[in-house]
Amino acid sequence: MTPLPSGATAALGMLIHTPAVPRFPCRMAPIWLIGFLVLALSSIYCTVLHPKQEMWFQGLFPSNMCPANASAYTFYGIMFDAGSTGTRIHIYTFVQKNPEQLPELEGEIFESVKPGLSAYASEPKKGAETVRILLEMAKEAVPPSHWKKTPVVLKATAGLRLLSEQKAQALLLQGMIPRIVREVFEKSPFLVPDNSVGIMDGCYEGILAWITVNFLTGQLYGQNQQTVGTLDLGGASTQITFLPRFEETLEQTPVDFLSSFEMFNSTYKLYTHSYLGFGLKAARLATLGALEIKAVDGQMLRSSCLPKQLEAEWHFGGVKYQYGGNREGETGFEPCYAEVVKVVQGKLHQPDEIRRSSFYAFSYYYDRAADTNMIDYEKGGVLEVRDFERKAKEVCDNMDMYTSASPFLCMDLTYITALLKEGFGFGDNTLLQLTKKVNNIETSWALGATFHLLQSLGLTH
Ligand SMILES: O=c1[nH]cnc2c1ncn2[C@@H]1O[C@H](COP(=O)(O)OP(=O)(O)O)[C@@H](O)[C@H]1O
Ligand SMILES: [Ca+2]
Repeated sequence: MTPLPSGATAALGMLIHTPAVPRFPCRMAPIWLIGFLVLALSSIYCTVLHPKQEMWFQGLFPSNMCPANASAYTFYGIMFDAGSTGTRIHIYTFVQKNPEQLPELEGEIFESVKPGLSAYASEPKKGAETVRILLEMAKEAVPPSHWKKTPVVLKATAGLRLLSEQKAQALLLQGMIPRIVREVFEKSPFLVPDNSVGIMDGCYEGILAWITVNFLTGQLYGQNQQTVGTLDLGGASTQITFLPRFEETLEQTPVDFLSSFEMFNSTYKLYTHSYLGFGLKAARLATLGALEIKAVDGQMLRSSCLPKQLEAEWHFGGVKYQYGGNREGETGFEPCYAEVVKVVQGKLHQPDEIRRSSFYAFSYYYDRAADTNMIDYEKGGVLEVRDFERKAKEVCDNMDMYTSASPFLCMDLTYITALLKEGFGFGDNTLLQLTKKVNNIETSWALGATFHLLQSLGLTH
């Protein structure tokens, strides 16, 4: 193909990804025609429309290409989420239209790889290589002129906190993975702040995800703020966060479950807690009894939540587990629920108020609801807590029909049911808004963490 004129390349690159853009039906239009169209549209956009109106071609033009818009300033932030099951990169674009206003979030590029860094306990270099490959994407997404002022940070969550003691010593205390990942960052052209690689304290995970969801749903600014609570279910830990509405909630809550912070000129006192070991995969290990025995090698771990004839191996956090069904005993929802409920019963704080609120739920809540067609995979949906129980019964009592997806499906749905009902104390009819993205931005703590990062570097007001 003929190379495109340089000015048009970026615009056309974006044009390919913009669904509303009409495509030429058969043959490519001549280059001069494309060039002319780009110039015409950009001049209409810059002189007449921007920033008053949204048009289908608005996304084609970086805000700072218009001379009339010279004061608008585009900047970027790169956040790595090193979770227990995978590593993810979030590349955010912000536009500051004038110094008095808050910057606007223009978009996000997101990519993920599996497994997470904790699976590379014995080969940290390979782990760091996954980070390097993801960082290459950022070089494509951020213009070279912005590389030096674009910060890059990696925060590890529960996965690295849960590693067996010996491996955690090697990795964390001697700082193997953090050191090598930091080297990858230093070799990149991006801005590497102090403490650019670290482990995130569990309580921030909940607060930052709450900030993300409430920012994206428009609840952190303007009048009539009605914030929503958030539920995140990771592989190793789970978080619950909400803004208490009743004085009694504040009085009845242990102080270490309450956190105050200031954002966009308001102070919020949040109820938040991260339960380490209560993520979906950690709960599988707890249900199987794997956490109580010293050496799991060679031990067959059995459960009534698994298909009767199943015998298999599972690698998690650098450890190999052998697991299987109850060959001789019972299987199905009832015995499974009895097993799973022991993992949560009496172990979590139950704030009364949440029975009367609705929550946004994401990560594994979303994945398992989508896997079983309770919600649309792309759009998400609204469920009641009892819908998880209904689906768990259906799957566990007909295990042979569902095992092609995952042998753990019955156990996972039963755990989600038990966690919501017996763990947090939600009512059967509590509403859950299952959400993966809001306005095309991932619901994850990463955006909240990026706001915090940019603010601490003085890149925003
Ligand atoms: O930014 C995201 N977008 C989509 N899914 C995510 C994102 N962050 C986490 N998840 C989901 O969270 C679940 C795993 O959680 P994770 O690996 O973060 O465990 P952890 O929080 O216990 O360390 C998976 O279902 C994964 O798809
Ligand atoms: Ca997570």
